[in-house]
Amino acid sequence: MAVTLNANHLKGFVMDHELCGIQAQLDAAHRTLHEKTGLGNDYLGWLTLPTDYDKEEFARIKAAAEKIKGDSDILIVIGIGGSYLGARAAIEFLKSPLYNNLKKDTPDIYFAGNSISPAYVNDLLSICEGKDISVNIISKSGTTTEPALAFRIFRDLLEKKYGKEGAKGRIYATTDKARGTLKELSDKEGYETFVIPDDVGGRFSVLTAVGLLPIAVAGCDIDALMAGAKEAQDALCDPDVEKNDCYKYAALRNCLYRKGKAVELLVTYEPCFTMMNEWFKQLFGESEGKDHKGLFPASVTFSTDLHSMGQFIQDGSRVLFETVVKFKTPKSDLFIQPDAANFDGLNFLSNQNMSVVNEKAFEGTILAHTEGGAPNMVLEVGGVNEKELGYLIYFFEKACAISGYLLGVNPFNQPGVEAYKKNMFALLGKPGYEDLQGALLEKLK
Ligand SMILES: O=P(O)(O)OC[C@H]1O[C@H](O)[C@H](O)[C@@H](O)[C@@H]1O
Repeated sequence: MAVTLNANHLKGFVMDHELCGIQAQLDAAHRTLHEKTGLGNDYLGWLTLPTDYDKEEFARIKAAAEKIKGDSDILIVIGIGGSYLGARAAIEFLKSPLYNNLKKDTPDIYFAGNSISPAYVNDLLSICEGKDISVNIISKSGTTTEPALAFRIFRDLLEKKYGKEGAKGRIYATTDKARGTLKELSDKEGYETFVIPDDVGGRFSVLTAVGLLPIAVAGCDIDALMAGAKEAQDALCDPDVEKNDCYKYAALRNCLYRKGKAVELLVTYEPCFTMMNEWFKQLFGESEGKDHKGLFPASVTFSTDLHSMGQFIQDGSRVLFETVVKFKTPKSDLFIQPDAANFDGLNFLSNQNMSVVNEKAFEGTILAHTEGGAPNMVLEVGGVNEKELGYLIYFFEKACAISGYLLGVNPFNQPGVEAYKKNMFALLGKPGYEDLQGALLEKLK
């Protein structure tokens, strides 16, 4: 099994009979999901994506990735939320958070359209000077403000640099198959397009063209990624909590939530996983956080954050539990040499691999935190590679859907996200929002 749940450190926090107690609800959540009878059942395409994905498009994704590798120094990936986090997370995890600075024969990849910061865009524009560029604009709705605005800027850059015809061969649009401004524009301009299936929501879309094209451009093996996800699809179907670690994870986090642990901290000891933490936060946060319910998903990277958030986790409000994602085999290792003078007194660390030190930090921390009243569980992952990542992505997606149904919410919508957008549009004077604008300006006085 690619992801194994170790619940040994939950002793004293969750009793064995609690898992038996929640089994009936788990059975119901499982049926609701697989029989497609629950809230949001229009958005279950991700459930069978690892076997059902469009093979013809998959081949086009690979071909486009090869073209981009051949003709571009830089790929700008424009998107936000589910149209951004998965690709970045996978690339940082599989390659490195320092990917752009590595010696490599694949293009640098920069992400844009995930904020409204002019300084960020200016920096990126200056990085692009004198370089050959391609752009992958990703937006399911095709109308999200942040990516649309960034696309306007980078499309203009490409058209000025290569002419309209040249730009056409360097712009790839990943969007809805039929609807939205982006689809219309792409058809009009003749951009190559990739589809985000109707029944796959943004935060569940990393294994569609949304994630696959940028991930392939970075030189990652997308066949292995899909194969790992398929393994999870096949393996995680038994509703028995004792036979399905994905469901056990969903059940345990729900048990903890019901006893007042309202914050889940996803913990990693690998900086390359930090963006996966961000992906996880959108997945669970947008899926569960509604109807005034839900666990608040947070994250930390250790040991970095042990020096900033460690105090709170050890000793602050007892509202949180930790889920540690732990890799059995590190991506690479480093032997610590002894030093004859031993001025720094660090010879006790020497003559061993650095991963051993990281491992002891993990063991010491889990003992300290559980002792301090923060429950911990560990998701053990084999290693850092495409197959394990595919499995882990599917594991989290399914755990998230089951968690949502256990909580009694629709895990596949995000109505709350519209509130800020409405206000922002009104304040910016978007046509149609005139009435609201007056009311808001009054409140801002
Ligand atoms: O892909 P898009 O339609 O541009 O959406 C991008 C993101 O923005 C929205 O506001 C939603 O909250 C997210 O669920 C979505 O992933």
